[in-house]
Amino acid sequence: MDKRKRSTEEAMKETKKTKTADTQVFASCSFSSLGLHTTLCDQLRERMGFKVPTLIQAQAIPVILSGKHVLVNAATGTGKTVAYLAPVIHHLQKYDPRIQRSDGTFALVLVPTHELCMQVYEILQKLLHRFHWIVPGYIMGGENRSKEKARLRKGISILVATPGRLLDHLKNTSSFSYSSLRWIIFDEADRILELGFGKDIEEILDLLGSRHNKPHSKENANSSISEFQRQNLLLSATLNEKVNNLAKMSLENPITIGIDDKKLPMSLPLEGLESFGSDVSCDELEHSGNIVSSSNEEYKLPSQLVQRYVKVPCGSRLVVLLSVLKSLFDRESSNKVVVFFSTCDAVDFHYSLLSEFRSMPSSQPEAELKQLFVKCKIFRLHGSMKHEDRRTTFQSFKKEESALLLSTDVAARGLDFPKVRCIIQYDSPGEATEYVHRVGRTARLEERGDSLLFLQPVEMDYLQHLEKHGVSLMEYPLLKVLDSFPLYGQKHHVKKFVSIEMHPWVLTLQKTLEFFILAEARMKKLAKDAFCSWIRAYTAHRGELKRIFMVKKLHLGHVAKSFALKEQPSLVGQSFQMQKKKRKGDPKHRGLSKKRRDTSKS
Ligand SMILES: Nc1ncnc2c1ncn2[C@@H]1O[C@H](COP(=O)(O)OP(=O)(O)OP(=O)(O)O)[C@@H](O)[C@H]1O
Repeated sequence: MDKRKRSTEEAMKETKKTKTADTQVFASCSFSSLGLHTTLCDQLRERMGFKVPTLIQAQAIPVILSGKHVLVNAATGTGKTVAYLAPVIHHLQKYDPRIQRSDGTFALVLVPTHELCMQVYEILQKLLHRFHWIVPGYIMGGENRSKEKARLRKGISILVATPGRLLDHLKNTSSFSYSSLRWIIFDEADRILELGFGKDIEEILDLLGSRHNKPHSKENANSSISEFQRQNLLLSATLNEKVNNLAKMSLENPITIGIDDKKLPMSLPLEGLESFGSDVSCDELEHSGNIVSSSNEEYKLPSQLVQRYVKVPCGSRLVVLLSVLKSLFDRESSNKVVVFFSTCDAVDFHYSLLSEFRSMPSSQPEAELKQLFVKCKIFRLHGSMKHEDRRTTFQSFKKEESALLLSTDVAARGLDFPKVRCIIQYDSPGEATEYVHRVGRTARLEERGDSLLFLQPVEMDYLQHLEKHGVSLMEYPLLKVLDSFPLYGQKHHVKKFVSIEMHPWVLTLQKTLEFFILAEARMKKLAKDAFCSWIRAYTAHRGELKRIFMVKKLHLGHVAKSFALKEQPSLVGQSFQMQKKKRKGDPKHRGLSKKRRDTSKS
């Protein structure tokens, strides 16, 4: 047995010994005991403030150091990023003679979104502080190509990239040198595929000579890198059938970390399987084996996360959202909350509403209602924003102590905003995977966190859909919260049987909001656009979810109310129908609904 293999096994045993409870996040070993170079361990401690590895890091680092292809499936916020970056840096700093920029790219990290690209790059910068000869860099859609070309020409040792832009440079930037490439890492692998990058990934793997189920092209057969030296890694908190295919295509005899034994299909040869406890395991799979056996995978969620749902009639959704926000920010003056919406237009509308509603001068008693809401900074993030604005939002929200972020799913994956206390899914996420990633923006690494899912009475079956994936939610005490707000300085006494729609607080606030929208032409336009795109997004649910989220079951007048629109439903409905007709005739508008909903593609 060689030295590295022995140290891998010793580290694995140590991890196994220290795992006591499902709630445990940190291992009781040190980074150096995992085989990482001392200077790198110093960087982890000094620059990142990491004293000990997380469990997933303790399991993954030795295996990744050993050179095996690895698939990591671990809960959100458990430290997967360092789990793959540290071993790569460890190996690169050891090269003798030292690597140089002219050697080109050694490691490639593929991520689905701009924000994640920036985040991984920033972590790299910190970790490489004392390894100045290892150069980190990023390329991503929307950035200046010529500047990227210039950076690639100079040489980037560890490159973080979104798939589309990477493919572009692989094809068109002749000075991009990747003949030394040793690692290809897919962070949030399933999301990359869900965003429709599957074909790009196949092409990338072909061009890089890293696709296993296809003969290599002549070009790659001449590559100076042998198969043995190439190491591919796939990471995500959720897996699906598409990841199976990518794993088959890109990983050779992979070790899987964090996948439960019970999830492995019975037909799989489990030789060499080593289990690390009830929720984490490390297995060697046959190349042909499936990693996920069914669509009912149980997802791992942070055990300290308190998950709730709130049942709200459609017409009262907006008022309830504002009330929940008020309650959250009243409870803790310093709070960080993310609210997820299904479309860019919905984000824009709610952002403007929340920002302007409180700042408009007005007479009593509306003024009193207006200033009741979030007093902290409000941010918005979606894929139709300018890249510079996206970047500023991302950085600013990270730094704030108390703030509210309104976002599409562009913020659902991988983003690590410190101290987010609550995730509100105002528009339902669709697939359970998206639910898991959205709530994963809170309760990271043992921190506490709450999540709240908005459901209409007709959508309650969604809870069963989540339960199939091992996710169960408690009910939010909405009436109690609504009762707690004094109206015009008076505590109102509500009869127990009163419905949400007839609640005095809800009625008053809804009326105030409708007046506000009516008086502001710009707001009215935003509300109408948001209404139309919301309906389109609602109709875009697929498969089993189409049965739960049925547009036919919706009362369009109530949907309009949820955008504080006073108009008769037929009026708003007509404009929606007209737009629909227009789009049918106009090829440019086809597929708009997908684009508006799918905002995170880079
Ligand atoms: N060993 C450690 N000690 C302390 N903090 C850590 C450690 N490792 C990671 N962290 C911190 O934990 C947080 C989550 O890490 P990271 O973003 O890598 O999680 P993740 O598993 O990739 O999550 P997601 O699945 O949501 O992408 C980050 O703030 C990171 O700085």
